[in-house]
Amino acid sequence: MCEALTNSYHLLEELGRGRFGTIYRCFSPAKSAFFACKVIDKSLLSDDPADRDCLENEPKIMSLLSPHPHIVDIADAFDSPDSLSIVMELCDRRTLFDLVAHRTLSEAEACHYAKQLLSAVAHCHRLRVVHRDVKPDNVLLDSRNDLKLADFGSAIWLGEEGRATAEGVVGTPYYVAPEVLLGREYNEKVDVWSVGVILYIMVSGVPPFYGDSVEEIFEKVVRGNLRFPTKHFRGVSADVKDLLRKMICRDVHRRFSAEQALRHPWMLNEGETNSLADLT
Ligand SMILES: Nc1ncnc2c1ncn2[C@@H]1O[C@H](COP(=O)(O)OP(=O)(O)OP(=O)(O)O)[C@@H](O)[C@H]1O
Repeated sequence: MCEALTNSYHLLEELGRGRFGTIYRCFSPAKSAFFACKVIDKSLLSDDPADRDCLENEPKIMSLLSPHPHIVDIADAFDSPDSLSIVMELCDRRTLFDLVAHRTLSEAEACHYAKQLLSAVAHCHRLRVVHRDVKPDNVLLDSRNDLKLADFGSAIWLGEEGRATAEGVVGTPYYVAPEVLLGREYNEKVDVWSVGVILYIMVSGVPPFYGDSVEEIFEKVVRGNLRFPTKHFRGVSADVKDLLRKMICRDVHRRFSAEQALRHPWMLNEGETNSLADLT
């Protein structure tokens, strides 16, 4: 463990674990406050330079984005030859996954969360950051049940010099956009696709592209044939389906930006739709 970190923070119990990192609750005597600290063990990283770039980028990208009400704030970072430690705002251990795993949400509730998530994603995109792994497990909840987008370990900064696209397959099967799987260059709209998939799950309880194996899921994503099965969408409004079609849209040019999604009538009406619920 890095000495500079333990000089400033008392590390307490483990909160969670990811592929490369362990997250601890910690206390700063100087600030008299609790934080979360992600300690990334560099020996677990592959030799792939892309992995190492992402590791170095994570604290830089978090600093660039802070503060935002729906993005986990970074407080400190410590780099040593063996580990990288990121001290950040302490959230609940619960994630959006815990919220959607056992029940569907009402449209008003789904809209409340989708709006927070889209405002975080729109902020990233304004600063030319693409998160690339937006999924319920990477969205934390705080004690007031507000969402905080976390885990910028796969994020990329497109830079100032007008770079418009990124490449490289990153993401998680249910949530990843087709252009990523097809190995094409892609842009920030991959995050809008992922938020669309999350919204679909919130209102229906099931993912839009489902399969028994990763290959089957990928095939369905690439085909991008979006359906709203009656079994899961009975009583779900036509307005939210309209928004979903514009977010989970294979054609990147026609796919909404995060800002456009925030201005959709269903969002502006807080999920209380004016049109009749679709009873088919
Ligand atoms: N700021 C935080 N406050 C409270 N708990 C947190 C915080 N950050 C992470 N956690 C807990 O730790 C878990 C793992 O965190 P995170 O996904 O950031 O780790 P990771 O190493 O980046 O994982 P991945 O393998 O997805 O890259 C989360 O699901 C959550 O339960």
